[in-house]
Amino acid sequence: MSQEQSNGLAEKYLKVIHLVWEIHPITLLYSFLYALSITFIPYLDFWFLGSIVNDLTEGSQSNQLLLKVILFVILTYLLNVSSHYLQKKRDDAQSQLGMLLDEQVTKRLLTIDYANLEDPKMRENYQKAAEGTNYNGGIASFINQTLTSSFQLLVALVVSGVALVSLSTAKGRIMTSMTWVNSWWFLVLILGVIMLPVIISVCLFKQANLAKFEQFNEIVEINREFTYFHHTVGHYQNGMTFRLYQGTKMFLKKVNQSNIKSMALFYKMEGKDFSYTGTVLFLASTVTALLYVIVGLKAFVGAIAIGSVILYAGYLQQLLAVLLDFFKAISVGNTIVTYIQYYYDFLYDDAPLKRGTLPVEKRDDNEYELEFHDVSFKYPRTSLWVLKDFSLRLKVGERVSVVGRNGSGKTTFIKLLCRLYEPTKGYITLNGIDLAKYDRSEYQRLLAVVFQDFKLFSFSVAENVSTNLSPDDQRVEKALEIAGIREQVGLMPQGTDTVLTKHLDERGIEVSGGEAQKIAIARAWYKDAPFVILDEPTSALDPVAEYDIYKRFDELIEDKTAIYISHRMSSARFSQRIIVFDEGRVVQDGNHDSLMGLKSGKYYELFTAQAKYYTESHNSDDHLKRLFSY
Ligand SMILES: Nc1ncnc2c1ncn2[C@@H]1O[C@H](COP(=O)(O)OP(=O)(O)OP(=O)(O)O)[C@@H](O)[C@H]1O
Repeated sequence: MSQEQSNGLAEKYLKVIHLVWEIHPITLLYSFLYALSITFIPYLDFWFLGSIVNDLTEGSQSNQLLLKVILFVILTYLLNVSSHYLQKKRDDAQSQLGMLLDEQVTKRLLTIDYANLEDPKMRENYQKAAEGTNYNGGIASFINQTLTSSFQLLVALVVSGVALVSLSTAKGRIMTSMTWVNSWWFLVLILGVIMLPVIISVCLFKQANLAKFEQFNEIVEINREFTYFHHTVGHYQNGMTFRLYQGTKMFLKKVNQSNIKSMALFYKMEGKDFSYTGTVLFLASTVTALLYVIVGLKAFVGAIAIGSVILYAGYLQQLLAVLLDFFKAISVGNTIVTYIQYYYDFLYDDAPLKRGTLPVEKRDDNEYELEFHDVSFKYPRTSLWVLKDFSLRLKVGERVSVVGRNGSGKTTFIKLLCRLYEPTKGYITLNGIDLAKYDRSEYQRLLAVVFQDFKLFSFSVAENVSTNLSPDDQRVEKALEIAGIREQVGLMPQGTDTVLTKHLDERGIEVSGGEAQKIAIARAWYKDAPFVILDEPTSALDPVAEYDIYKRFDELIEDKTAIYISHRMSSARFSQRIIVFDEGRVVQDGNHDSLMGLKSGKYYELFTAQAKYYTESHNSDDHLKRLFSY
């Protein structure tokens, strides 16, 4: 392993320890105490055996022997009970740590800068952490194996180290051929004998580790497939597509292929682990026998009693066992920390966006004015300018429709307005002050937005509308009324308490695409924000229904500033102001009559192209034809 790699690994370990310390530090204490208790149990056994043999060979009194036996029984009992208790405490702490980590990750996902959330690199890191740690047992494995064996090693080093020094310094009768037994060479020999299998096992596990690192991406890919298959088949809405398109056979085949791949990888990894472990175990038993012989030499020259051979050799055997366990755990730990550190980066690497600190002035008159100043924008890690150098002012109480072809930058314009992204060039102001200076979450309270891909949750209708656990019932009813769905909700089994979808409640109901859009619009009205933005949430509605909702919404939001985005040109015509986007630029700004009066230009082209379709269609009713007349 190169210096750089081991530095990188040390950094990963520190990150993971820091993560545990930040989230649930008591886990570290219980792990240490548990390691302490289990490490002492074999030491106690060796001490007892050794000293009993010594007592017997020295002909000690029987009551002295009895006392020792009683002491041994009591100490063994206490150590076993406390190690059981501490293991339970450590396991509980480790489960709590897992839960708290999940909570932190969820909180982070909900509060992280949106630009980072949409960033593919960030998503990949998060997925790697989630999928990779599942495979390795995650933080639980780190605590159970790596951390516990590290603490065990600490204890063993101290106890066996003291024993080793005391053994090496014990001097016996000098025998001309064996003077080295009384010299420091004895210590060197013992250390050499212990270190030999340790060094070989480190090399073997290092190889195993390298193989695991190489398989890292394969593991993540297999996990991703497994999770995807699991979610896809478990999602009842997918059931329709599989049945109607006879996709079951294809799906089962894909699951089977993935399983075969995963089993092959599993066997490959297990096979390697088995051969490494076999070699290490063989070396360990040979070295243990050797240790008894070498320590026995001290008894042979009369430096220690016969029973002490068991005691000292046992202590050294224990050191060897703990060392081997430690290096094995470290080899597993190296893989685990590689995954877990992604969580650390995900949780603690802060977003580059400025969150701002300036409070937003609360105004009853809603006198808020937003202005774009020479704004250009490209998405992070892309080179395409999605918005190009435009300036515009949204005046208080204005009704603005934004129109333009697909991909012309309308939604991106709204995302900048919502401060989900920052302009790449130029800036936006609220009442003359740069938006970046305002506290972002306070600023976002000024906006109620419904995007094309709005989401409803598996909560009640009232909770979906209010995004609150204690909704204002009257306001919910009014919001549903404005969105044109109060009647349908009234017919649902529990009215506004009816849960949407069956994900969390088997009595939950499915709503149609159009009904879902209306509930999302009700949510925007409920928020009572001075800026309301509907970014084409009405694609599932027919043009007349969309027009009616926009019109009613428009009348009821009173003095608020509203921005409507729609591909239905009929819905734009009632706005005082129409902004036309084309290839990331604002190309026209006016009202319906003035823009149509030009008899040319982007707005005229878009409107007449659609009007032609509706006014010439035999299926269009009179109302629809009127909407598209010009
Ligand atoms: N998160 C993103 N990362 C990179 N590029 C993006 C991202 N979101 C949108 N784009 C690109 O930005 C351009 C403008 O997209 P935008 O969604 O703003 O257009 P739009 O006018 O709202 O389109 P539509 O009418 O289809 O909704 C498109 O080329 C799109 O591919």
